[in-house]
Amino acid sequence: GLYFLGAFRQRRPGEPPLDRGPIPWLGHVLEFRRDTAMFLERMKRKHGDIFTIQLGGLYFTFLMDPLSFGMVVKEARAKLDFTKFAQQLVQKVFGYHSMENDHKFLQMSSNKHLMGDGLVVMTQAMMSNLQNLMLHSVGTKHDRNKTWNEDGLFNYSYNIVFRAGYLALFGNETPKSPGSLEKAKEVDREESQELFREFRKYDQLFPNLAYGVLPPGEKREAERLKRLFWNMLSVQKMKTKDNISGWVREQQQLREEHGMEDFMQNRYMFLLLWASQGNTGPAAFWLLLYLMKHPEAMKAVQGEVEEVLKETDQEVKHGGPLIDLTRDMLLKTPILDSAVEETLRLIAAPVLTRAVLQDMSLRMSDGNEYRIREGDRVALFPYTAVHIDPEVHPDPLTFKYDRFLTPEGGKKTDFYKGGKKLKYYNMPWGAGITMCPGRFFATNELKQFVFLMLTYFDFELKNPEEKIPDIDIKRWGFGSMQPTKDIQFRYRLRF
Ligand code: HEM
Repeated sequence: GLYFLGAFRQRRPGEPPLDRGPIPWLGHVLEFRRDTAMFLERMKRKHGDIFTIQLGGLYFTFLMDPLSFGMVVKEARAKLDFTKFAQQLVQKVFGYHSMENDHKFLQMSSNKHLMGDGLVVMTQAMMSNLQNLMLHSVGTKHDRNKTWNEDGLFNYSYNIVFRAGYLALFGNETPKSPGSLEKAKEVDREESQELFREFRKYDQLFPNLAYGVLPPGEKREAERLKRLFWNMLSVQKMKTKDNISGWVREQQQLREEHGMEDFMQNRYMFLLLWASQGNTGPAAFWLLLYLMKHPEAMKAVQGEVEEVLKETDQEVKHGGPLIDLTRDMLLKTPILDSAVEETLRLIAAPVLTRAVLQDMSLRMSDGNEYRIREGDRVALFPYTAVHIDPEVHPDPLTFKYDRFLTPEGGKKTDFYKGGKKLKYYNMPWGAGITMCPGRFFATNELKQFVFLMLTYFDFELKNPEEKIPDIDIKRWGFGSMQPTKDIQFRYRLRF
């Protein structure tokens, strides 16, 4: 029994340092879960840039040298595969059973609809939904309301970006008659609000659900929520909507054509909702908060926003038209781009995992080669390995809005370690074949949100002295981090 629990595994010649951890089979899983970043930092100090640890019966080899990341990211799928791991996770968390070509369909429709020309359409959809949600709560141009509104900044940012993103991707309520557009917009607001409320409950259960350690009561709640989302996002409901994005529609159609049953398609819809809405809202919160806490950054971004509006002859005034913020305009904001990238460096912390399909060797940038066993996992945690490495990003825990700007004002891509230029210097989107296919859309969403906040509202922290909240360490490894607590702010229309 102990043999199969991995208790007798020994390091073989040519293999990375092995650290089985204090508990048979579980290995290091408790410390890993408690604070992944701190644990991996400790392992790195103890073993160096590569080591193998036991986590819940599996052996993971972590690679901490960003100069060697290419070996993992570009390795052939015959040796390092992501599908097995991803399929198990989506089955556990979303109840979805993958089909053949799943990933190919996802990539195909993402390339078509979330990038290039497709993004022009998505930008417009996002724009009109953002304006519907952001301007409604404070009164419309006909109903002037310049009193301050108060909210938690995390709640507000997540709420608006989640709901607008959901409506842009999954479609709007179809107006019952040509004159009932306002009524349809109201339904959109109510329905998306309800979805967000339930989503946040699932969101909070998610880390423990993914690790398979939910207590029975919470497990039942997760089951209830899953069924609720399958129902709320069902393909039958979807087919009654207007403006469904090509991304969602095409993926649904492909599955239908390949004979997937409706109930399984519904589950896939929930997976798409999760992947598309779980990260951008929290990132929007951090971006806005960092700007509010760094007046020089806020001023630089505000200047850029005003310049872009002026170039397109748009002015926001009381009773005037809403602004039309296009994809083209969003391509002219290098300072905001840098602020977004800097925010993601500080708060996006995925673990990238691959299954080892056959015995293989990994050659590191220093020339050393290590043997890796079939059945193990290889993993990267770029946050510790590169995002907060002071050699790559000096003063790494400080937000510097211009960190990713060249002196000429362009995008900076030169970052070094050990005198060598790094290809992987910031990895909020992961890398290689599983790299986030929504990254261009997500970046756009963040920029649109900040752009509209700066254009339409005055806003400030309720207590300007309040410190930036800590990161909730329970969520390391899943993408965008969330704060341990919210921070109150107030906002009002500027015009
Ligand atoms: C700030 C926002 C976002 C962050 C930080 C983020 C980050 C990530 C990361 C780290 C991965 C996994 C990469 C890997 O395992 O190598 C991922 C996967 C994914 N993301 Fe995003 N994402 C964001 C927004 C979005 C949006 C807006 C969409 C869709 C509209 C999206 C769709 C997806 C999908 C479908 C996958 C799975 C990809 C696959 O299996 O190949 N993401 N994202």
